[in-house]
Amino acid sequence: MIVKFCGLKRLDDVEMCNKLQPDMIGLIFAPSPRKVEKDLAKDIVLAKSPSIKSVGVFKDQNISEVIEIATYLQLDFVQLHGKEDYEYIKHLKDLGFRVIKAIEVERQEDIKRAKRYTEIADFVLLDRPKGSSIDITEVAKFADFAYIIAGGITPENVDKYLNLNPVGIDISSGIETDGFKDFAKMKKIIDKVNKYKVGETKNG
Ligand SMILES: O=C(O)c1ccccc1NCC(=O)[C@H](O)[C@H](O)COP(=O)(O)O
Repeated sequence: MIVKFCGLKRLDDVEMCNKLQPDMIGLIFAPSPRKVEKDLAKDIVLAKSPSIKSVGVFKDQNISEVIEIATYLQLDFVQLHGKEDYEYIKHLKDLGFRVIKAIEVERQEDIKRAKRYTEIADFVLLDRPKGSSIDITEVAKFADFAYIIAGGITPENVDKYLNLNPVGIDISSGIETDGFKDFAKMKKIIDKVNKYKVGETKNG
């Protein structure tokens, strides 16, 4: 089970992650209150434990900007949240970048569209549209392929997402208090995932 904590914007955030050891951390380069400048992002990447993978999050940006930032920061993955098509992703893959393609899903038909990206992306991430309050687990349950799930995950409801048996979970606002990453909330997620993993092993 991959755990990704997204939207880090302070060196304090990465120190908390080094203690908790999520599998991935996400840095946002798309327009967002969580957007980080390249130089701060560099400091965060340099400060992270080597075991944690770095992910740059982009949305409909010029591909040359994605390549420039990913190369400068030596990012482990780029995560694409916009209308980036097959050719865009193929170009990044041909250059050696690993890609997480995020697809906003609201209804069962969107799952079909998301599945097509499993052919080219390293991971498909099912997310709910920003501002939506749908229960994405009710849509993701129709997916018959490996996916990371995001959208509304909190320490209180994470079990519902884990029960879908995704390859990973991605959390941003649910591990924040007043707009900043919160160690106690992040720890609750890690503890619940560890418990889930123990249950998985016991049940074969
Ligand atoms: O977080 C943003 O502001 C953002 C802006 C533009 C593109 C992607 C963005 N976020 C990606 C993520 O943080 C997560 O992949 C996902 O949407 C989870 O969000 P949340 O429901 O807050 O856990």
